[in-house]
Amino acid sequence: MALASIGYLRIGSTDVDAWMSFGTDVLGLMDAEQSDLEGVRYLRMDRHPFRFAIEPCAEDKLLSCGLEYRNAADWQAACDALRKAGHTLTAGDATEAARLCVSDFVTVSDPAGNVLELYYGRRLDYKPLISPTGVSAFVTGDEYTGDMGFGHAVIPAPDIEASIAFYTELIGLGISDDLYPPMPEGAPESRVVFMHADNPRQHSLALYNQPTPSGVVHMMVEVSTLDEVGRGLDLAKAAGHPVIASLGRHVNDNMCSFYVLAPGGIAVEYGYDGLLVDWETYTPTVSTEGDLWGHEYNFPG
Ligand SMILES: Cc1ccc(O)c(O)c1CC[C@@H]1C(=O)CC[C@]2(C)C(=O)CC[C@@H]12
Ligand SMILES: [Fe+2]
Repeated sequence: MALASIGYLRIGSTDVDAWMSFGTDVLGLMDAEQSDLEGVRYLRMDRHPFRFAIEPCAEDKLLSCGLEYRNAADWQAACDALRKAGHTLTAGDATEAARLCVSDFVTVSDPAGNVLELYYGRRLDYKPLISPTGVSAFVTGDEYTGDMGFGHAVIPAPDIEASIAFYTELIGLGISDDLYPPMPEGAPESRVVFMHADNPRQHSLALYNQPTPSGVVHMMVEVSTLDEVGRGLDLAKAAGHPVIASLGRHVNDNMCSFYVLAPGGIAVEYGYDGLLVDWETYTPTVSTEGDLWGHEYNFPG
């Protein structure tokens, strides 16, 4: 059973209004203009009812990743494999499924404690996507590629071998690239394992071997043109959001991007030109460099 895509992220925020302003006025995402009693707000990129749910929370952290299966049979096969391997699955209740706009879902934790929501049957929304910053389209797939999910996320995996086994053997991802980045003298050896779902996006989920309290190293949003990336960079700077990596281009997925901190401190990569891969003929790579050029890191503090 292959995983189709990463459908959505649920993000806990200590200041939902600030996150929403960043999401709309810097990233150019569309406010779905739906809120429920708990004050959760939703951001759209395409026909999915939301790609990011911004939820009031005492901490700024990733709450869960929504993993999409193509149909009930694929979803059931993944659930069965997880149960057989001894993982505890919690059935999603109908009210929550309705809120997430899915037919059914289960919740499971990965070996690092990251929370996953496995679902199928998303209820789509056909209201036109109007980006407040004039992004022509977010790259989430089309009639040729199929749905490629919201973008990508890098999540912590201190026991990276256990996490690799979990995602490749039970969830249904494949390895795209295994990166051992050059590190400054004395820094702990880092490793990033990039994984793909059953769609052409070079990576949808990546594992980072260091603990990360916010539950997410960064999340990536892809736009259609270089000008949209450049305009996003101007907007981020003008609004005073810390730009933590300059413009650059990655080796493995060819993404040309910069990184900015969202309110609360979650890093967002904003890029274009991501590689589309034919997995039939692809050989997973092992990299020792992350960037072709640029991406000068400038971590605050
Ligand atoms: C190297 C790379 C390739 C493709 C990507 O989409 C991408 O985000 C990256 C960078 C991943 C990674 C990071 O997010 C946090 C800081 C990291 C661990 C480094 O110090 C090198 C690689 C970086
Ligand atoms: Fe990235």
